[in-house]
Amino acid sequence: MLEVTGVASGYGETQVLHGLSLEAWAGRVLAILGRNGAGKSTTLKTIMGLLPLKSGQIMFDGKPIPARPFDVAKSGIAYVPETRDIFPSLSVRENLEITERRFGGDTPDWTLERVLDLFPRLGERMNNGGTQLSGGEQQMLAIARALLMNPRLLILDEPTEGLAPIIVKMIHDKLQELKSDGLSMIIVEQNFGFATSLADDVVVVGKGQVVWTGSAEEIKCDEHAQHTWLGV
Ligand SMILES: Nc1ncnc2c1ncn2[C@@H]1O[C@H](COP(=O)(O)OP(=O)(O)OP(=O)(O)O)[C@@H](O)[C@H]1O
Repeated sequence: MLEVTGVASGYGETQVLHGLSLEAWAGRVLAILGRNGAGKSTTLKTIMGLLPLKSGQIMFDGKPIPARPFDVAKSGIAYVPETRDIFPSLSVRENLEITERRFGGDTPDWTLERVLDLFPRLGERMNNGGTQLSGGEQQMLAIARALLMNPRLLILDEPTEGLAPIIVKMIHDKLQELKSDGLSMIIVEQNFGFATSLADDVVVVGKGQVVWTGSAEEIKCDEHAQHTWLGV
């Protein structure tokens, strides 16, 4: 469904990705792993059109991906950044309603009611401002907002970062539920156990290139790859 081929990208003069290639398949979860600074977030930002593609190509469902972030989102890819980027001055309700209005369409898969069914905790916090939420609640809101974009592919950058173990488990179960519903996902994650228990497929990024590709089961058994590329 998403084919990234020979991508070079970076920040201004600084090139970070050096011919990176990977593939994400419909109905499956791909985990992108790698050490700090390997280029995982840069890969996601390039897919989303937040960084310019210097060379290579990115195809989504057989077509070149649009260049602008809003058009990428409209094409069916929702992105939950590491920073979560919820609007701090708006309430939970406003954060959700803005996205629902922008992306809802006539017969959306995801409605306000459905995201609140998935995250009942948000229903209790509807009138709270974005900054009054705990880290876990902010992550739930960021995921709920992404779902209201009715994506065919959901991309998450470090969804467990900074969260308490009990919240990590809850987020895991919710993502597992989405996976069981058939939603395709790409997850960048430092938490090896979290990533490999959700993912079907794994790529490991090292110095701006893919250095290992295989299944989640394979990397769980491959101590050499874990040690060499992840420092596990
Ligand atoms: N805004 C920026 N300007 C310049 N260089 C950057 C910027 N953001 C990241 N980099 C550099 O790009 C490289 C890759 O960063 P990236 O955030 O993609 O790594 P990562 O694999 O996601 O790791 P992490 O888990 O630390 O986020 C690093 O060397 C980093 O210093």
